[in-house]
Amino acid sequence: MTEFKITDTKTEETKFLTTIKILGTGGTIASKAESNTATSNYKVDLTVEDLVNKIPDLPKDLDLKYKQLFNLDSKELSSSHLLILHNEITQSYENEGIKNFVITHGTDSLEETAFFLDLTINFPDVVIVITGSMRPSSNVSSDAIFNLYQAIRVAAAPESKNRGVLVVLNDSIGSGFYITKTNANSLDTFKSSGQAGFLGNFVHDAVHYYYPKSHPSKIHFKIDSAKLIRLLDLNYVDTKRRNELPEVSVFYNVQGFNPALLQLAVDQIGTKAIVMATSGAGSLSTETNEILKYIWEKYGIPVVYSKRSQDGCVTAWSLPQYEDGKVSKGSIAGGYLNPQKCRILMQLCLLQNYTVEQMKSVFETDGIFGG
Ligand SMILES: NC(=O)C[C@H](N)C(=O)O
Repeated sequence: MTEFKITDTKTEETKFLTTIKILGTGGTIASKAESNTATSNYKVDLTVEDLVNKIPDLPKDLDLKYKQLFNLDSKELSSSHLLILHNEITQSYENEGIKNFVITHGTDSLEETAFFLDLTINFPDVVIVITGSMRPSSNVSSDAIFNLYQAIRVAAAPESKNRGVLVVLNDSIGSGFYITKTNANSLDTFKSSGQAGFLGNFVHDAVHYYYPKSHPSKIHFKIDSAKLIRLLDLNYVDTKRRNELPEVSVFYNVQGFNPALLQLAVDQIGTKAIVMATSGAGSLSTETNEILKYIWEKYGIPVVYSKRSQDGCVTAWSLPQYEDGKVSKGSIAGGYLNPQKCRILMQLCLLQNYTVEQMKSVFETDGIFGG
C-alpha cells in the first residue's frame, strides 16, 4: 500500500491514506443509454473520473488517482490492449510505488483480461481488482456505481493481498484465474467455475474472505510489456484490432464440424496453435482428430483440447489415441480452463518460445490439471 500520513488537527488523530489507481478501459459500466430504463443500445460515454464522482461517500482515507487507458466496449479489445494495461500497472508500481489498482472493464471479455493479468503480474503486495456492470450507468437500477464502490473497498482492504487478480461484481469476490461470465443478461453473471467457488463477498459495507490467502496456480510469465509496446509502436487507443501476441485460433466443435476450417487457419491466418472447444471431455470426430495430427506433424502446430461445457476438465487421459495406440505429441489437454483462457495461456507459452513438452507441463500445473 502506498501510504501517506495525515493528521487531523482537531483530534490529533493520525490516519494513513491508501493510494488506489483506477484504470478506465470502457464497457457498460462507462456507458449511457437514451432512456433510463434501456438495457441495450447504449454507448461508452463516461470517463473513469465521471464514474468515481458519482460516489460521494467514499472513505476519506483513500487517495484516488485515475487514468483513462482507452474507452471501448470490451468486444473491441485485443492482446494489444492487454499489453498496455500490463505496462501501466508495471510502470505505476515501479516508478510511483502504487500497489492498489481497480480496473473498470466491459464484462464480455473481462475474464480474459483478468486471466492474462493474473498470469503476468506477480509483484508481492500488489492488489488488482477488476469490475464492470451489466446495466449501463444511466439505468434506474444500474449495478455500475455500487460495483465500482465495492471494487475500491476490496482494493483497499489489506486482506486482499496475495490472492491473485480479483474480480468484484454483484457483491461477490472471485478469482481472476477461475472466473467466467455465465449469463448474457443477468446481474448475477460471474461465477468461478463449479469446482472453485467465490473467494469472498461484500456485505454491510465490509469485505469478507471465506479462506486464508492463497493463489490457485503457481504459473507465472515474466513479460516485458514496455519493450513489446516500444517495438510494436502500440501507443494508440483506437478501436483497430491488433493482436500482438502470437495468433492462436479457437474452434467450437459441433455435430458435422468441418475440419477443412483448420487448414484455412493455418494457410490464411498463420495460426501458431489451435484450441478446440470439444464436445464433452475431449470429443472430436475421428476425421477432425486425424487432421489435427496431420497439422502437428506437417507444421508443428499444437492443439489444446478444451471443452464447450462450462464446468469439468479435459485431462491428458482423454486425449485421442490413434491407430498405433499412441497420443499425438502435439495434443495438449486444457484441464479445467475454458477455450478463451487456453488461448491466452498458449499465447504466453508461444511468446516464451516453449517447446510442446514445456507447454504440457504448464497445462499440468495445479489449478489446471490438463497436460
Ligand atoms: N456488460 C458489459 O460490459 C457488456 C459490454 N458489451 C462490454 O463488454 O463492454
